[in-house]
Amino acid sequence: MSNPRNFSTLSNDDWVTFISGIEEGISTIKESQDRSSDASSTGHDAILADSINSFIDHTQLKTDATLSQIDQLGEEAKEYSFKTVCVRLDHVARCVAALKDTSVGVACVIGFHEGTHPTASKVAEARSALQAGASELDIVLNYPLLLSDVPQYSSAYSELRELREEAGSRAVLKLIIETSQLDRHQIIAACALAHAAEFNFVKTSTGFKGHGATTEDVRLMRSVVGFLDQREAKGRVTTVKASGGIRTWEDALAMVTAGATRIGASSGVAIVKEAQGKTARVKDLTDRSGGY
Ligand SMILES: O=C[C@H](O)COP(=O)(O)O
Repeated sequence: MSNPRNFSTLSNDDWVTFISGIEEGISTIKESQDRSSDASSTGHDAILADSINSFIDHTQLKTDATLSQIDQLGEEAKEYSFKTVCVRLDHVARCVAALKDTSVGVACVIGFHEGTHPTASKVAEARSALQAGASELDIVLNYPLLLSDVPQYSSAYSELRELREEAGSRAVLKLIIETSQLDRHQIIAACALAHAAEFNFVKTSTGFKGHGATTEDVRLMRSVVGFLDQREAKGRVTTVKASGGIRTWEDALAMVTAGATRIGASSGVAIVKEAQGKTARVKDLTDRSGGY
């Protein structure tokens, strides 16, 4: 993939300036761009309840997941038409075979869950996942590089760029930034790095460390990548995946309302069942009110 701006040549100081510019830029984003007021109406909820399955990456990432749990994950993904199943590398080929000829994709986590694996090992893992048929890679940022007094932006970026080069245009890339470990400035920096490396999504959490997704973090991430897409003016759409601790329909609705276009959850079936009940209740009320 081509990268018109050569981020590889930026020094840490250049990155500091670049990230500060983004922080200033997003502070000017108007309240009117906050989508929450539109999404709170019953009509919107009903539409979303009908389609929430298509937002969900149906996830099983336990290290001791059994083959029968993985098979069940695939069966449920087919039954509910989830967007993808999200699994570890060991299970990618099995899921790809099980989901052949369906619309359900297979996402594989990379560098899970600490993100500190050497770049070469992450790249090798990504290559194996792609060879096994994964269509999406959920890659954990080496976020400790952002935590030191002198954040190592250049190193973090060059790893992400290498992973994008490895994937080319064959896979959707999501960067898991582990928001619970980052402050506001570091979240902005992580989103800037993901955008510069041409990732498709920024994703909140692994679900294995600290708190999971919060609506506040999703809104912030959405505003950063939205700002960068708009400033770049090339029609790119970078989006947000909320994950970690999303257990109910209300949780999922709150995340989508905050700006997430994908939900990573091990509770996908419960969320969809609850959403179906919600739709039915809304439809009942519509019937009783004379069809309006
Ligand atoms: O990436 C997704 C998370 O690992 C799922 O976390 P969860 O089990 O809290 O839904």
